[in-house]
Amino acid sequence: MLTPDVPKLSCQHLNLYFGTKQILKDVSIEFPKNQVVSLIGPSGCGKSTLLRSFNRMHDLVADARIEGKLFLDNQDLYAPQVSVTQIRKRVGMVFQKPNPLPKSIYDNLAYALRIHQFPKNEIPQLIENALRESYLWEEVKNELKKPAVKLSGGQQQRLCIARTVVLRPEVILMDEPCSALDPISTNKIEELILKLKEHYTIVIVTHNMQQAQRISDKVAFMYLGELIEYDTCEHIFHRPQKELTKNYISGHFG
Ligand SMILES: Nc1ncnc2c1ncn2[C@@H]1O[C@H](COP(=O)(O)OP(=O)(O)OP(=O)(O)O)[C@@H](O)[C@H]1O
Repeated sequence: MLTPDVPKLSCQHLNLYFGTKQILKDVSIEFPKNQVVSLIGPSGCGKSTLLRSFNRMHDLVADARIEGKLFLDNQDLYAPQVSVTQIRKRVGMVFQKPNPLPKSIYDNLAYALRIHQFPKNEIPQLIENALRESYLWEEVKNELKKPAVKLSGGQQQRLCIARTVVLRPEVILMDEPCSALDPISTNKIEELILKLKEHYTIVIVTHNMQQAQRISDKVAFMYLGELIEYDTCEHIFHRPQKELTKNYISGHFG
């Protein structure tokens, strides 16, 4: 059964500039609660830039400038009184390359919980829950003190997902989370994404059209900073309305 299209995350008339260069052009989009939305489009079209706008990653870029409105539920993400730390807790992010901290498996998760001042006595259970939720517990339960960097790439990425979910975010942004992984690890992450959407709203950037078809409820096709077409996965891949979308998904460019 499809969850109703309640927007969890959205932006309206978003323009984003790096210096004088306009990267995003009047993008308006809504991401429904508990669904997976894939952002697709050729390299450089602004997918990652759009994704990063939603947890204020561009705050760290000196010449980035944003116009328009972005919302998490009905909270204005860029309102002056908003705490960026709180936003990043509610909107977690998983990056292209697994980036565990140079700490043990356990401490990778404990660190995030301590920073956000979770009660000390709850930490062990929260860590176990997050590792179970990320399909990693069975593989690591007897070696939680092992350095995280000694895990395989796929396990490291599931650890990074665990590090995100341990904070109980509402949204998970994923920037090409499988691009550094082999097909078996990729398959595990895709299964995990489908499971995670029961609890989280997920927006993922992917170059892999098969992956987008396997995991997405909706798909957004971007080109040169514009949102060209946004519809159900079925429509985008089987009945695209725009010629550009048709050409892109049939591999004519990109
Ligand atoms: N910090 C920055 N300063 C200046 N330009 C940037 C910065 N970050 C990204 N860009 C530019 O913004 C444009 C969009 O980049 P972005 O990474 O969003 O594209 P993308 O669609 O995710 O590409 P890819 O699929 O290759 O990852 C590119 O031209 C890129 O060079």
